[in-house]
Amino acid sequence: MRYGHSVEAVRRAEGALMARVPEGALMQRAAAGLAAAGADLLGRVYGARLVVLVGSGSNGGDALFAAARLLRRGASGTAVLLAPERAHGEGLAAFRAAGGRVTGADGGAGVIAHADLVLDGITGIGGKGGLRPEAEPLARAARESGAAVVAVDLPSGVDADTGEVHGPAVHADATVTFGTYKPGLLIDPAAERAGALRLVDIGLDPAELGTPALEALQHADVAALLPRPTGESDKYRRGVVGVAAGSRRYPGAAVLAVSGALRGGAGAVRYAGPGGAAVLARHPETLVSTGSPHSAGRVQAWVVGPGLGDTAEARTAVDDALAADVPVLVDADGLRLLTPEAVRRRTAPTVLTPHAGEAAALLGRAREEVEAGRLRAVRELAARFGATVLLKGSTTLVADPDPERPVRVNATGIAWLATAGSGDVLSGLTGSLLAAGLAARDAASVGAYLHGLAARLSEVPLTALDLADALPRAWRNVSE
Ligand SMILES: NC(=O)C1=CN([C@@H]2O[C@H](COP(=O)(O)OP(=O)(O)OC[C@H]3O[C@@H](n4cnc5c(N)ncnc54)[C@H](OP(=O)(O)O)[C@@H]3O)[C@@H](O)[C@H]2O)[C@@H](O)CC1
Ligand SMILES: Nc1ncnc2c1ncn2[C@@H]1O[C@H](COP(=O)(O)OP(=O)(O)O)[C@@H](O)[C@H]1O
Ligand SMILES: [K+]
Repeated sequence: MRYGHSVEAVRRAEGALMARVPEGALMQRAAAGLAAAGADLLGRVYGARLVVLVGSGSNGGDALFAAARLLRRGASGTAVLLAPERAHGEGLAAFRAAGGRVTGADGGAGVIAHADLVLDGITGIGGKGGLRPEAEPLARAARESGAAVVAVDLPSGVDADTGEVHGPAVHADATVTFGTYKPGLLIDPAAERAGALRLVDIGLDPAELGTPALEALQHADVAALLPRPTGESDKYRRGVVGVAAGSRRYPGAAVLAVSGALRGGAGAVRYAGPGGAAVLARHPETLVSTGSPHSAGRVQAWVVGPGLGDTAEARTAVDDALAADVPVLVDADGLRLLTPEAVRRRTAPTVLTPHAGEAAALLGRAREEVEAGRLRAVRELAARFGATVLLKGSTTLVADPDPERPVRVNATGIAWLATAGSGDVLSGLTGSLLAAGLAARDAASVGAYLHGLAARLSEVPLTALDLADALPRAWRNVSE
């Protein structure tokens, strides 16, 4: 598992650790890790040209000490001081002693244009708001220079706790972060500014860090959660998933949701609705009925919503599924048709899977607001509906109705997933995992993980059906 901790937790753990180690030791650990990452990126340190963007806090200190280490290995470097009177004193002294030159913000863009490596030490976890006006042209010059840009702890200008970006921010190729990941490194739009992530252990005690704000499943976590048939299994014990999706107008959604469901680990898939002929043509193994979920027979979980349209029939399908005392996943049209009270009064788990537009409609806000504040939106939806919410996007978030539990983030997806019907495959897949017995939050986060990984293992440009066909490869990849 990869964990993200809040700034408050990091400060607490750092404070406790600082009391036990000699002064300056943590910054030296951070600087050593940062210098090593810089050297790896450069390939050859000797002769490389460095620029260090230095703000007024310890983030600039880390950058200066790291640069001093690289200068001692034969690099040359210039520090651009954004607040010359407040730059980290010892760091600056070490940098000068190693032969570093110093300039003010005005001289920055000129040196950046010839740099091989830019270290962004403007702000770390102490930063507030976007970059200030004097820093913005430097961030732009770094981005345009062709130099490798390495953010120190965080890309300056992003919100460490939320992943929000309020104004201009550094756009890094890589971020070297200290002690633990910060939520902003894992959630878009900030995550997209961070580039490749590297964590440097500075000795923080996990017990002092406490419960993370965020967690991201890794291969081993997913492998441990995947349902696997045993000698005792039969198709019913493995779980039956019901799919109420598609309509006469959109039969394809029924096929896609069933494709995902068949690849999700349940023992059988029941389809209920008007798309049965299309489903059977593609998936003869499906148990098809034409009525609503109520009359479809027993299932261990329902998926309702993709391509339902907004007819009376569609509304009945949603009401029926929500009335069933089994886990229910609601997606797409189902999200528009649901009655909030019907979700809130359920006792079995509910999973809502909106994209940003659907989340905005459920919250009564603008889509842009949800996209800019994804963590806040997913938490608020989970609390309002008493449901597990999977918010789709370039990084997918899964929040539990219990606010004490860390939000899960998934980053396996790739932009090729933005193709019609890929969400339908995700609903079927996640519903199948629910039917197989996974807890709602596990089903949603494992579903998102496999879905993204399947896209990575597909030929591109991919179609939604390619994605369903690649799910066994994702499954195998995780299990190996
Ligand atoms: N603690 C530790 O043990 C360790 C900490 N470590 C490192 O320290 C970092 C935290 O250091 P920090 O607390 O000094 O804050 P930091 O992120 O450098 O920035 C705050 C300064 O920036 C300013 N400022 C604020 N917003 C701004 C903006 N938008 N644009 C421009 N300036 C802005 C604000 O000053 P202001 O002008 O607002 O008075 C303030 O002075 C952490 O991320 C890690 O890298 C490591 O060495 C490991 C050990
Ligand atoms: N830029 C992106 N990077 C990674 N994944 C993405 C991106 N855009 C969309 N996705 C993923 O693609 C899927 C699209 O689902 P959805 O919006 O419901 O589409 P549809 O309704 O066409 O099926 C979601 O799983 C989402 O997380
Ligand atoms: K930084």
